[in-house]
Amino acid sequence: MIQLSNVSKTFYTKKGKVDALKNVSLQVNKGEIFGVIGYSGAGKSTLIRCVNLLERPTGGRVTVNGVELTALNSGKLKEMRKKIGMIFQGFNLLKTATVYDNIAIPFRLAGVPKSEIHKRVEKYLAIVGLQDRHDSYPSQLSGGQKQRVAIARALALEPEVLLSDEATSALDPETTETILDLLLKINDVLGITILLITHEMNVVQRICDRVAVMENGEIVETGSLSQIFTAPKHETTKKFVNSLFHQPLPKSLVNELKSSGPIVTLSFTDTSSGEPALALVSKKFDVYPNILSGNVIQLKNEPYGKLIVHLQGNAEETKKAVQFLEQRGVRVEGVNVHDFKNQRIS
Ligand SMILES: Nc1ncnc2c1ncn2[C@@H]1O[C@H](COP(=O)(O)OP(=O)(O)OP(=O)(O)O)[C@@H](O)[C@H]1O
Repeated sequence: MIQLSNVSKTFYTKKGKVDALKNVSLQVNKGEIFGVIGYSGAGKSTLIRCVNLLERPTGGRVTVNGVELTALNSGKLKEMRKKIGMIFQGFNLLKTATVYDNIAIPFRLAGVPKSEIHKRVEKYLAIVGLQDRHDSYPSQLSGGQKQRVAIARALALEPEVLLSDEATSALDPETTETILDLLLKINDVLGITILLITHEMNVVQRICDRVAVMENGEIVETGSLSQIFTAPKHETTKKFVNSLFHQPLPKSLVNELKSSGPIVTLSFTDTSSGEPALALVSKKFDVYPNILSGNVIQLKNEPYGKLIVHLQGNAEETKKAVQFLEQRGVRVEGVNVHDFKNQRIS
């Protein structure tokens, strides 16, 4: 549905040139919710603005629904943009217009008949749950309600793709949840493909099917939500995943415990494989697993858990316990088999 092929974008500033995107290639499939996550300055905004050519790439091709946007003249591009809705962190509503007019004005400018405009405004205000706020002005709405109006305005164009530029970053956690639920509904009920950028891993965790991680103008890792959580490869991806979990253990505790067995991180997507497997470990081997910290979160379609566990026992037994856990689909990290040999276990 969206394809970026070797897209680059260079800005020339007084201080010199900035390569905001460096040969970025990305494929978003029809019907999916695709998230691009990265820290500030990674190039996310530039990337999403290149999709509808709000920002024209310096090099490469952008194709949406089979049409190469980078090859279109401005008239045709204007037509294609109607199929690409966009929502923003700051909502971008007209302050002096009512909710109704914020949605209706683009249609009036395009000469759409009044009755058709009315039908669309009604339909999409109902979808976002604001059918009773026609006459309100943006200043009379909460942040979440403003974003709902912005979403209704984007949907009223009946786009095939919705671009979301940090749409929940200005909202409190509870309101964020309701907007994420709305995006899920839009994707599910209307079948709209969503490409979103965010710096918040909880957004990715809740609604994305696939994820790309950006750093320094490049995509450093791409994968399904499950791959990104269970087997992150790049350091930045690991940091984002860990941001949803525990704080590091106190050094003094680590030093105290490591003499009597390794401290490992266990991760699993099937909750039946986490704690029950640990119970079996203590039965089958001469190892006493002690959970130091743990958390289970809900990914879009499955639970995902992470536990930090001290495996108290001798080297031979803890090695067997680790193998047993891995055989049961539990990912075990932070343990180096060679370390076992040198460990003096009490
Ligand atoms: N119009 C511009 N002129 C010059 N440099 C720009 C422009 N827009 C972005 N940049 C630079 O490009 C790089 C990527 O910026 P971009 O806004 O795309 O990152 P981001 O990941 O969206 O970060 P943030 O979340 O802070 O917005 C940064 O170094 C930024 O300073």
